[in-house]
Amino acid sequence: MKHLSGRFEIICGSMFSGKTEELIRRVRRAIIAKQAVQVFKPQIDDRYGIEVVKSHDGQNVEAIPVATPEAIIDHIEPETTVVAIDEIQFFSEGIVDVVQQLASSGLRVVAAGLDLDFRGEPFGPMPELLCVAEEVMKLHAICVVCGDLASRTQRLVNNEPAHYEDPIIMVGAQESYEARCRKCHSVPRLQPATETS
Ligand SMILES: Nc1ncnc2c1ncn2[C@@H]1O[C@H](COP(=O)(O)OP(=O)(O)O)[C@@H](O)[C@H]1O
Ligand SMILES: Cc1cn([C@H]2C[C@H](O)[C@@H](COP(=O)(O)O)O2)c(=O)[nH]c1=O
Ligand SMILES: [Zn+2]
Repeated sequence: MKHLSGRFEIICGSMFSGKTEELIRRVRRAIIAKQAVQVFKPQIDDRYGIEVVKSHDGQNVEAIPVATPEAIIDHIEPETTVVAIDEIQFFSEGIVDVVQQLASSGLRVVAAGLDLDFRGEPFGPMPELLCVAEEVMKLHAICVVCGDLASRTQRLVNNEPAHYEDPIIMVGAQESYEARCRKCHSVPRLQPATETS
């Protein structure tokens, strides 16, 4: 049975903050509630295998990898009531319309994604997704430098902070990323920032 009124819930935060664990927890509870659940992820995230969503501490659920937001719509089965999407920050802006369409058709949509990229700037479609969601949960990891709450993700290249000019998308885990607080997060620039008037 479809929910009478659909909804969109989003879980955000830095890497290692527990977004995927929380997504998996909601998926498992929905299955206990006898909901028909489909889990999606962007194809680009191949860290732990193609057809699985896996947390940093090893929990996992099966997932359908998709190359575009629109492919999610193509895969929705008639009995589905809950749609879960991990790593939603990797999708193009079209994901906003897709999520809106699914929720407006009566489905419960639950997504997890990085709010900020390694530069500390909003990641892809996240600002708009956070605005249209009925429910937002912001999680924090532990800063590996000082032990405070971590709101940022530090990218490291050869153990040094990555430069601002580096590409935004780089799939990885502990070997390239650390959770850090605002004070311990650093993003050196190769070129000085230009003044804008
Ligand atoms: N710096 C850290 N702070 C908090 N948890 C960490 C940290 N480093 C590793 N972890 C582990 O990561 C788990 C969260 O993993 P996960 O749900 O995959 O996070 P996310 O999806 O937000 O990257 C935690 O339960 C913990 O076991
Ligand atoms: C900060 C940042 C991260 N990524 C990549 C690295 C990982 O593959 C995912 C995040 O995974 P998690 O489930 O949140 O641990 O995103 C990136 O491509 N660019 C970045 O700036
Ligand atoms: Zn810190």
